[in-house]
Amino acid sequence: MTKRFSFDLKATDGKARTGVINTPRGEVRTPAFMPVGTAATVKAMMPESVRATGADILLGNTYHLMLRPTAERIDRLGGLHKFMNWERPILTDSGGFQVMSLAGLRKLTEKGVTFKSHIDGSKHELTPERSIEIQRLLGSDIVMCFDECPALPADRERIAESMRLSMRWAERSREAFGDRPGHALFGIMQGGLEQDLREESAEALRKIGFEGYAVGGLAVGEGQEAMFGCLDYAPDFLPVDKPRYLMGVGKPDDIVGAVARGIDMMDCVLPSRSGRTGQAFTRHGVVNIKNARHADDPRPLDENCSCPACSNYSRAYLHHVFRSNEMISGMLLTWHNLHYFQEIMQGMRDAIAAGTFEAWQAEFHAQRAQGDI
Ligand SMILES: CCNc1nc2cc3[nH]c(NC)nc3cc2c(=O)[nH]1
Repeated sequence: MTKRFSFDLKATDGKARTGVINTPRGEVRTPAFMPVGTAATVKAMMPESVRATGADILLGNTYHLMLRPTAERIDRLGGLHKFMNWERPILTDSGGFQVMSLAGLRKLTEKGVTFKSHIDGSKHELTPERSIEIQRLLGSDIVMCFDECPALPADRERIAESMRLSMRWAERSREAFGDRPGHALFGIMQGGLEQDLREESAEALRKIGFEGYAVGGLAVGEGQEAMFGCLDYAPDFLPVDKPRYLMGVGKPDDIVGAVARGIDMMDCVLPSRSGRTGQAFTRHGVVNIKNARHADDPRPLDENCSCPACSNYSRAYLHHVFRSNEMISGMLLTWHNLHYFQEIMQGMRDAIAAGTFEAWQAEFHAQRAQGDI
């Protein structure tokens, strides 16, 4: 890995930014949406199909991969890129968030978290040091600090305590990461919806110094208004010349609103997970393809979409394969949703570069106002 990791800011329009993250495994155009490849696969998608949707980077989950097949086995087999046949950049999360939402019998101390696997009940421990080691074994291009994301609602004292623990863990994560040219370690800002705690967290992270910064602790049930309220100030506490990554977001209008507030990268299971349940995101709104009204509809899902589902199949067909639980159902709708999410990202990148982001946003919202689709 001789080439460096760097971020080139190309243009801004208001608080929105567009640029390129340069990595030895390829470029990531920002604003970027990262499909989630939880257990070394973006469910229902071949890697080449994920690329065909326009994705430059995907996300892998430390929690899942450490349990099965284990990071050591993936390392022995040549790393996650080779293992899952995705040679472009991969960002891995650090596992803490999923331990709290998936694992059993969790015990959190200053050292880290011990827990029981949701798969076979075996006991495991995650610390900043172990999380960074797992992500190194996976061969991740962008590594995330090990942090704690407090469940909301939580009182201010709990939020402050949790944030300060995460800042101590950020220090240990940086220490454990060492010197890995071409690879990046991202810090994660915490602080709930408290502006002063968010600023304290950002200052702590800047002092340590990271190649990128995530805004954590959001999209955990606070709702879009509160999330946007926090995003109206939180990104401004972060270095302007480094990528800003909002974790776990989101619906199309969440994504647009986050980019308008200065966010450069996002990830969310929504397009893939909902694609498997028959929920299609289109420029005119959401279509539940299992609804009986589609049974005889010869039209495509979205006549303006160029994805395989919209180019070659009718709503009636999609309705049929979902109703009969055929594997192709999840494949086609996941592909469509990921294609549509990447189309939104490309539209924003072009609009910000052209200085027309305001108009693009107006059109984006106007299209969605239409009635039944
Ligand atoms: C990298 C692991 N750490 C970490 N992951 C997160 C994942 C999230 N996913 C969502 N909504 C779906 N909010 C999140 C917050 C965090 C967060 O604060 N920290």
